[in-house]
Amino acid sequence: MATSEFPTQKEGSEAFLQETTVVVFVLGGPGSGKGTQCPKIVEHFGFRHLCAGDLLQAEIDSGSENGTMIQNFKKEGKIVPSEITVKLLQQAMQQSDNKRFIIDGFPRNEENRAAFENIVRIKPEFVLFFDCPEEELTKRILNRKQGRVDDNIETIGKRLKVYFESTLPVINYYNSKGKVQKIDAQRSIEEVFEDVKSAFAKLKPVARVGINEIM
Ligand SMILES: Nc1ncnc2c1ncn2[C@@H]1O[C@H](COP(=O)(O)OP(=O)(O)OP(=O)(O)O)[C@@H](O)[C@H]1O
Ligand SMILES: Nc1ccn([C@H]2C[C@H](O)[C@@H](COP(=O)(O)O)O2)c(=O)n1
Ligand SMILES: [Mg+2]
Repeated sequence: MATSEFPTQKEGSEAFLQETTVVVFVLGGPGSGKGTQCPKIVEHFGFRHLCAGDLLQAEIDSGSENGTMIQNFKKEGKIVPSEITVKLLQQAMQQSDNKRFIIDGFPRNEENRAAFENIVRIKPEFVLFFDCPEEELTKRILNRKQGRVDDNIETIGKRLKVYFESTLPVINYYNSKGKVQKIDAQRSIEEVFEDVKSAFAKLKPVARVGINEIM
């Protein structure tokens, strides 16, 4: 970024930020291991982890005017309107010194995808897709025990329906563009991360530069 304390006009411009920002979307069914693998990516590759679900939860916790609405969407396993989620992601990206992001749990539907492309105007370098069978997803969520309002059998059914009907088409869209790195997520956390590392090793060098880039 800037060599001096203040960015030059060029460095502060939207076009410069769009050219220099690296985005990787992390998708997969509920419980597929996105939130487990992302901190490992941060540690090894120096990316900033933005979890859409966590940003929305922070809105609920802060008592914001949208909090109750977001909480109801979450309980019902529904996707929150994109303008809210994209605004939260955009703010977090703008406030970050690190311009290389893994965005976890986004885009969850076609509306999310289009809103990000239209508002943030950055295309992902690639999409990491944790592929995991439905029975394993359900088992993992029921064992998670983190007190989430949506980790119960009724909401899990709704979340899986939304995943198959709305998120898989987004993954298929990116697959048709040759951007999906599919990972078999029904293995140990360590085995899954070996494949994650291979996916990131394919990034072009400028996007890969990280403080802890040790393979
Ligand atoms: N490879 C794995 N093998 C077994 N259990 C796993 C594996 N990866 C994650 N888990 C466990 O499964 C549960 C769900 O994982 P995690 O929270 O990372 O999923 P997620 O994709 O972020 O889900 P969500 O979309 O609901 O946020 C956690 O309890 C986690 O410890
Ligand atoms: N793009 C997104 C991401 C998340 N949400 C809401 C709905 C989810 O059930 C909840 C939790 O997300 P998770 O932690 O499971 O990734 O947050 C959304 O509406 N839109
Ligand atoms: Mg998660």
